[in-house]
Amino acid sequence: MTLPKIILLVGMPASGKSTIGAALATRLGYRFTDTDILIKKQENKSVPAIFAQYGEPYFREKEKQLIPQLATLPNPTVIATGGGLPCFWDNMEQLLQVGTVVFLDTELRTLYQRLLAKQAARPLVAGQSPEQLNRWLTERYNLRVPFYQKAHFRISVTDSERVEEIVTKITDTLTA
Ligand SMILES: Nc1ncnc2c1ncn2[C@@H]1O[C@H](COP(=O)(O)OP(=O)(O)O)[C@@H](O)[C@H]1O
Ligand SMILES: O=C(O)C1=C[C@@H](OP(=O)(O)O)[C@@H](O)[C@H](O)C1
Ligand SMILES: [Mg+2]
Repeated sequence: MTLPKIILLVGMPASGKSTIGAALATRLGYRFTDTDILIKKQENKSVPAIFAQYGEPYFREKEKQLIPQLATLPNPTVIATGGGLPCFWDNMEQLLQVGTVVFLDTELRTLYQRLLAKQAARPLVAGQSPEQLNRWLTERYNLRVPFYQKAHFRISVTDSERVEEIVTKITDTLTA
């Protein structure tokens, strides 16, 4: 099977979408973009600053408004999405029309460790105790997984897997 020209990565925060997306694009010789970076450029503010200044609903509106623009990006492109983007309105249905959507299903234990290490930079989890973070992650995963599961493909990721191994898993799946 030939590789799709637009590949979108969805999944929980810290699942590796931005990191794996960039590495996948390099491997395939595709362009790479990230919805968080596009919003940051548009607003001329970091994602935490947008949350702090205008609140989450404003950020979600910006994410929603971005989707039609994703369909007009030059091909071929890998797009990493923000973790919450597919989980509002009919955003996931729209993403499925834009290109081939891959759900990076990274185990909760790994997400927890990564979020704990870089908690302050992430507005949704900043200031939580380790127990609160653990509970938040499980609840959020359960709420979001019905959206992520609509993806064309699901790749499970465990703690020990290196970026390049995950990239190979994705390309193998997409060409099987
Ligand atoms: N396979 C991996 N192995 C080790 N660390 C990883 C891996 N994938 C991502 N990371 C690290 O996990 C953190 C979150 O990754 P990131 O790509 O920002 O996730 P997302 O975009 O899904 O929030 C980053 O610090 C990144 O370096
Ligand atoms: O899960 C979320 O709701 C969010 C995830 C973040 O992106 P990553 O998934 O790339 O961390 C970013 O869009 C924002 O902080 C909200
Ligand atoms: Mg990201």
